[in-house]
Amino acid sequence: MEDLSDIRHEIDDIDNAILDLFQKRMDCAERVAAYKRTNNLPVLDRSRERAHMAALADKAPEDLRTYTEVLFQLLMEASRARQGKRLAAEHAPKALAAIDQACETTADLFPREAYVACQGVEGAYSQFAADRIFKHPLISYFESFEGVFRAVETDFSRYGVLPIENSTAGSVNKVYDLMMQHDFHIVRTTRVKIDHNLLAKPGTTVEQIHDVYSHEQAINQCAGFIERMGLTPHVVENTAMAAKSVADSDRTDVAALSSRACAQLYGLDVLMRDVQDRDDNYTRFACISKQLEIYPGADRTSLMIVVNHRPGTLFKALAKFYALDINIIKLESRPIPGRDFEFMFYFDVECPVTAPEFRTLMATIGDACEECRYLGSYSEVL
Ligand SMILES: C=C(O[C@@H]1C=C(C(=O)O)C=C[C@H]1O)C(=O)O
Repeated sequence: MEDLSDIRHEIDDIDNAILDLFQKRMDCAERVAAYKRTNNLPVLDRSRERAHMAALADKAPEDLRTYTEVLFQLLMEASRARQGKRLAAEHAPKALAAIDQACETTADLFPREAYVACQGVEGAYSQFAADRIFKHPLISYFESFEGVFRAVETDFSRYGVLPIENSTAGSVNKVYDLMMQHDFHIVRTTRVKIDHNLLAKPGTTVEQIHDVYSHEQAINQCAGFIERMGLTPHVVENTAMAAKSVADSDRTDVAALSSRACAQLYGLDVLMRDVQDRDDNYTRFACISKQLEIYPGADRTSLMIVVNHRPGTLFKALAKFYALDINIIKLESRPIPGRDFEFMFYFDVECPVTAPEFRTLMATIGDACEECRYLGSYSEVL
């Protein structure tokens, strides 16, 4: 039997040789970058990469072919990232120019007062979020999320506030799907702690309740409670509308899952408090605008990416973030309507908009995907 430490010594020697060669390869990449700068060429040369990769895969033993491709994919990614750093400024794409301009023209302070579109009615959680983002939001309510997107697109409201994800129930799919169909930018996000309560008309007892109304997400966040109590859930547009409809109803066997603020607002009693299945229940909201506005301190960026339907394409996009040491905070995928199981990937990444790696990312992300849409850079307020 071979000795383990002997084999590991051998691995150490091989890795040292690889490291030496890796440095040499990266030096070559620098020289290629200098050539490209002089000759005004882009970093990515797809046909060279394809031909080179095919030649390498051909030389590799059959059982190592996939590993070989993964290894060289990463090496090329690193070499492009290093070149991108040098060439980012020269080959600044449209998105970077727009980002620079937005950074220059956006006010230093986020507005305290503004016209804001929210979905729902008075008392909706979107209202709490709007109150947190702006000191004095002048809120218009819309029945649907689509109404909020349209209000912003048509300049009816300068901003819109939309729920995007919940820590218990996950992403708000409808909002992500609408993002594909509308033009907008993200200028801020916030997190609101959500406590759901069982609200009913004054004088009603818990025992009388059979049917419970709320938003789909709230129903999901209280699924255990609903089952334990033997209640029948009914989905309505949002939690505040649920409270309003219970208040307007003649029935005495209905209740709403909603906020305590809504109990006050609609004259309902709180029959049970904090009935959500988890106590650490938060919802993240995004504040959207029509114009790109980037306020000082923006350290998060949202991107929508479409990659080809081939093995390794998402990996290539992910490798780009990895090579630049950029942390991905969220990755969501949604099917693209009308395209056979093709997906749109939403990325939230953590990187100050002023960091050089952000510029490199924006200058080169287009090389790793079929389509890339920049949604904005912003900070999250707590
Ligand atoms: C190094 C180059 O730049 C890029 C990186 C490559 C690599 O690391 O092998 C190949 C092609 C280019 O996309 C080059 O053009 O040769």
